[in-house]
Amino acid sequence: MPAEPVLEIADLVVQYDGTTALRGMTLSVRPGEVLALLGPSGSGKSTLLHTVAGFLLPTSGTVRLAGTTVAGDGRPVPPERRDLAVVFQNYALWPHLSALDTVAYPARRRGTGRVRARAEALAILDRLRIAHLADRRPAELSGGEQQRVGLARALARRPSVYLFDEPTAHLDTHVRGVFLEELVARQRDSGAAALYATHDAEEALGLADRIALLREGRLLQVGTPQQVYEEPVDLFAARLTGPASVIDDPDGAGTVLVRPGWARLGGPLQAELRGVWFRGPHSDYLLESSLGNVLIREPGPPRHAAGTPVGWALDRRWALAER
Ligand SMILES: Nc1ncnc2c1ncn2[C@@H]1O[C@H](COP(=O)(O)OP(=O)(O)OP(=O)(O)O)[C@@H](O)[C@H]1O
Repeated sequence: MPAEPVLEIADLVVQYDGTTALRGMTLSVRPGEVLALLGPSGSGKSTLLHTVAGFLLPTSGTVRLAGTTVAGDGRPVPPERRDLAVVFQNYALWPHLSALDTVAYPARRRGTGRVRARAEALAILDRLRIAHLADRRPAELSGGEQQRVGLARALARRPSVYLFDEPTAHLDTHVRGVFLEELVARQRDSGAAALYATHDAEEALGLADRIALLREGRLLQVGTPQQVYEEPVDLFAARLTGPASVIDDPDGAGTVLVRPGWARLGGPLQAELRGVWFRGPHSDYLLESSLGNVLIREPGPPRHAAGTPVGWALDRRWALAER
């Protein structure tokens, strides 16, 4: 039987002066689960995380952590007493502490001795490739380095729930990969859950156990990465989760969605190649056909030049719901 949710958000409405940012959101996250919040700018991701963290109070609805109501019913539990680790865009570090002492602090608070806490902190800094910066204070670190110290501190906390708000926004590709691996490894070890806000579809698809798609303060769809990618509830959901072409079905089944890997070059359908882009591991081809424009992705460097006629075939399609 699946474990009880560690975080439960029910009918959450949050308003700022004159703006309703969340319009009744219900979600739950189980121990060990990573739930990505994927939505465009202004859809309410940060508001949701700030409300769970306790920096904002709900207008109505409740937030429960490990079975205890922390907001929305009775006196709210203050942020510092919620069993959470928060990694937000403005990762406030203590100006007077070195990177090592910052990351050792959570273990010290748990009662770990100084030498052991520092050794554990150094190991985390090392995994995030910043052990050489251990003695520096925030003022002596670049923005990306400060962000990594903030991540390291969160990883050192061992809470029940992590809240991440675009934590990799300022990280280069390599460090981003290291961080994501580290996060997943920690999750598995500790059974912590994570709410992970991003507007990077690829990151969400690769990282999350489930993805919640947000639009204008509402949940549009919740499902596994494969469900939201392959069976989006509408065109907006389809575009949030990756490249999507909308064409007339060749068999007359109406308007269908085609992902770049669902069609291939070479086949009975006729088109003209409008654009070709080399993307490293694969190339993208934009075809103009009588059914509509379709984007095809194939491994390797470009095989054709733009402006030439090509044949193509459709392997798979998804009928879009009428709304
Ligand atoms: N302090 C505030 N006062 C008034 N309105 C706000 C405030 N903060 C956010 N909003 C509004 O609430 C809505 C949700 O904003 P929120 O920051 O939660 O979105 P988001 O999905 O995190 O966006 P982004 O990806 O740009 O960070 C938006 O309409 C925004 O304009």
